[in-house]
Order: sequence, then structure tokens, then C-alpha cells
Amino acid sequence: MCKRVPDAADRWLFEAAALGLHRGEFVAVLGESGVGKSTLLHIVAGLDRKDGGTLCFAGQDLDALDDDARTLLRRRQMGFIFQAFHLIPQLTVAENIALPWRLNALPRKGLPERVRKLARFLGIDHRLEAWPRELSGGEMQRVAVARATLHDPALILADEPTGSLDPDSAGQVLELLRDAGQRAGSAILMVTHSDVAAACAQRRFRLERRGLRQL
Ligand SMILES: Nc1ncnc2c1ncn2[C@@H]1O[C@H](COP(=O)(O)OP(=O)(O)OP(=O)(O)O)[C@@H](O)[C@H]1O
Repeated sequence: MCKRVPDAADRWLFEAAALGLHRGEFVAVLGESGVGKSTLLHIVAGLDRKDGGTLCFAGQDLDALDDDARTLLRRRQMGFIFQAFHLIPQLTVAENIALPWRLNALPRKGLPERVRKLARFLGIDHRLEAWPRELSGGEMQRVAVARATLHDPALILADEPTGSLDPDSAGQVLELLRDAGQRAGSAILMVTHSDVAAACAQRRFRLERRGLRQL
């Protein structure tokens, strides 16, 4: 797929980024700041539009879906860890984590225990009743990871998921992502500046103006 520089119709951000992900696979995309890593993830999630090329999910051409179908697919099949977390300030940590589950109208039975178990694994179970404004950056990042993985999505899109974490916590979060992938067969597409984080992935690419180069 390709994408023009948002403010310049005649310049490419990336010209031909070709990538296929299999179920359960963990792929990392490295790249300099401003090269378009977040934009690439947003396009895959349907939050931004591409300027050419095709995008398929489980054999379905995503361009053939209308906005509602695309939103439904994103909600059910994808989990997004945003670079700036995007936690909802009016909801507690537990409510933020449970949000995709509730939006998908999944059965409520066992939900609090599921949230607690995941929060325990991420070391944030003592913060479940806190408000996002009371959290440190690292805690917010863990909440964002929990929220993106609780509903076992087929595809997890992770934008710098370890950017606010110390090396030990970063290692834990990457382990959780890998576990989530293995448990639910989720594919993970992570963009990052960090060579250390990217080393956890099975395949690594570098995003450049010409496209993705396998490392
Ligand atoms: N809505 C927008 N309007 C104008 N320019 C935009 C918009 N979104 C992104 N850009 C520009 O597109 C380029 C790519 O941005 P993007 O955030 O995808 O890069 P990135 O590789 O994720 O950067 P970083 O590593 O710093 O987060 C940047 O130059 C950015 O300023």
C-alpha cells in the first residue's frame, strides 16, 4: 500500500509497503521518527486512509466494507495500543480495560475475574479502581495493553507499546503481547523505535520512503 504525505499531494510518505501477517505471528516495524509508522498502523486499523494498494483481513478486501462494517471488524477483531494511550478519563482502570469487551457485547459472566487476572499479570491489579489521571505513564501503558488484548483479538496493533516503560517493565509488556498472541492466535504488528523491543518479534522490517525492507 502507499500513502502520501498528509499535507503534500505530490510527495510519498511511503511508496509501496507490502506486508503479510499470519495468525499468531509477531512482526515489528522499525523506523525513524516521522517516517510513517503510526500512519501505517492507523491505515491497517481503518483510522486513516491509504492512497493506493490493497488491504485484506482474513481474505476480505477491506475496501469493500462500508464504515459501519469496518468499525465492527475493528472492534471485534483488532486491539489497538495507541502511542498516547487514549484511556477514557471518565472511566476507571477496570472499566477502561473492559471497554472493548462491553462494546462487543460479550457475556458479562466472569468478566471482573478476567480483568483482574490480566491486570495481575501486568502488575496493575492494585490500580483497578483508580482514574487514568492518577496513573504514571508506565501504568497507563499497561492499562492500554490490557485493554487491547482482553478480548483476544485476531490482530493486535501496537504503537510504541514500551515507550514509557523501564527496561524490566518493557520486557514484561512484550512478554504479555507474545503470550496474547500465542494464547489467542493473535497476530501482532508493533511499530517501535527500539531495537531491543523489535528483537522480541519473529520478523522485523524497517519502514522507509520506498516501503518496508525486511531485516
Ligand atoms: N493528520 C496529519 N496531518 C498532517 N500531517 C500528518 C498527519 N498525521 C501525520 N502527519 C505527518 O506524517 C508523518 C508521519 O507521521 P507518523 O506519526 O506516522 O510517523 P511515526 O514514524 O509514527 O513518527 P514517531 O516515531 O515520531 O511517532 C509526519 O511527518 C507527521 O507530521
